[in-house]
Amino acid sequence: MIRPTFVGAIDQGTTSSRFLIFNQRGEVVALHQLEFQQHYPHPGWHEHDPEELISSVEACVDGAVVEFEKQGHTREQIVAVGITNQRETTVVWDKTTGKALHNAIVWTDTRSQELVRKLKHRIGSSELISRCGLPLSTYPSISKLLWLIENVIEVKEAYEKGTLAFGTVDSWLAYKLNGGAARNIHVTDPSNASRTMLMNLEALDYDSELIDWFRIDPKKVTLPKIVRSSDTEAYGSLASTSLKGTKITGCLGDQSAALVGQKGFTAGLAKNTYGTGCFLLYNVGPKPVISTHGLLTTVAFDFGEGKRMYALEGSIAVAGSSVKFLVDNFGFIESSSKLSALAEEVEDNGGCTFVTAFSGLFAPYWIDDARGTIFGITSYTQRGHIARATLEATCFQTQAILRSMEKDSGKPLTELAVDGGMCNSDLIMQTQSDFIGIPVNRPAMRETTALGAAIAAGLAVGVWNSFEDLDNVNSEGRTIFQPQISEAEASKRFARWEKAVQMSKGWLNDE
Ligand SMILES: Nc1ncnc2c1ncn2[C@@H]1O[C@H](COP(=O)(O)OP(=O)(O)O)[C@@H](O)[C@H]1O
Ligand SMILES: O=P(O)(O)OC[C@H](O)CO
Repeated sequence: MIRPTFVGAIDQGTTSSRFLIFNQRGEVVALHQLEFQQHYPHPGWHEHDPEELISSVEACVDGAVVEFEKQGHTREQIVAVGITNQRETTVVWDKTTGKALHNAIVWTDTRSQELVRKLKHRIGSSELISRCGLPLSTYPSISKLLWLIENVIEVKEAYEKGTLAFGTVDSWLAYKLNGGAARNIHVTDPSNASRTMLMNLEALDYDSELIDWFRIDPKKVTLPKIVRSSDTEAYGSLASTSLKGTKITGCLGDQSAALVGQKGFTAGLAKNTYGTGCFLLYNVGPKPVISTHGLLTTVAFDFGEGKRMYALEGSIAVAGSSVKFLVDNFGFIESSSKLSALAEEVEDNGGCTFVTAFSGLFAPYWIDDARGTIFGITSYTQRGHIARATLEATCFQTQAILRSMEKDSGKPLTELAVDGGMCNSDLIMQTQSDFIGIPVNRPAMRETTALGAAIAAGLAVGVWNSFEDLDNVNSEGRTIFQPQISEAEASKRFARWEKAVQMSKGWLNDE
């Protein structure tokens, strides 16, 4: 009897790690998920313990394999593993010892604000985007790496000695899960490398002019080798866990993975993922398109010749994290899933607009000096109004991003595919459809990010041989939310939001 094959996916997100096992139909047969600790040592700082990222992933692999074997399968049926990860988050380690030299600086972290402000004055700063697709801000990995080299003695020493290794979370995971310094697998894929500001978008390799511009000495810091998102050799294999010996054959940044999981393989398709942050990726085809309206250009995926695509991206720094903020900091609700119920206690936002600029505002505004601000509070304001204003903030930013995307691409989107934690709320998805005036299409199987990593890994080893083989994957049971308010009403509400954004500017100007 031929036993079916399965693919594993490590999904290392901002708030939790997961391991999922998919069958060839793209169905989840086993899943294990663990939250890990968030460290906020100062206002605007956000760190993860790199060792905890690894141990949580290892525990998830073991947990899911136990569940898988309880169903009568054997671990040998898992033929490959893919990695997907929170992007930009920066890890530095000593390549001789394999030990991390500092906590990982998370993508949301704004400590490099002053450094970025100075860099913006350096000649050529406005031209960087045409090479790497990203504008200068605290968001890309480079600002975090420069801050670490300038401010952390151990990192500076390793840099001077030439033993410093840099990686985004995918590189760190591949390195450690392969056994660290012993095997020294130090790689990344173009979707992750395109978030550093050091990769040339066309060449899909490090750009010596960018490296020079940032005044990094490439002899003193080892950058991960950039390899395809799907590869049978480069990512090595798991050196520990119950899947010891299983090859890692796929790697994608989480937003690229979600695009792949939604099967956004061709130009013109888009998805929006409502996780900790919210990220809209629009496939623009095999050539990069540089935005002139506040969006980023990123590598969508690189599955080899003819299967390499770019995306325009609208990044929102705060989405699900604003919901978590109401839970953890204010105790408004006991869990995120209760947000909709609280918001439904009232009819509307009661005149409140919440600009959730906890890390400044990302796309399409790029306002570093804004911070979270609630406008319109009166004695009438209830917790339900704040709940509504909170969920609306993500929907308004998506609306702003779509307007920019239309201007950059010249084509209005006709439907938006969605996924991520916040999309579990019908109210949020209905609000989103109302604001953008097009249908919002939600899959029944919402683990699209992990599915994307599994697809990247499975394509490498022949679980699927082409995109066409994936036609029936994740296509059934989708829910469509249709707009229920007029365009005029949507525009009126959006104008209010834009006014609030303008008023939130400059809060940190005097610091
Ligand atoms: N029903 C819900 N309503 C609103 N927000 C939700 C709901 N369920 C989860 N979330 C939010 O989604 C986020 C988690 O989504 P997820 O896609 O797992 O994120 P990540 O990959 O960034 O860790 C959390 O910030 C949580 O607040
Ligand atoms: O953790 P998420 O899903 O919000 O994604 C994080 C992004 O990759 C940051 O760019």
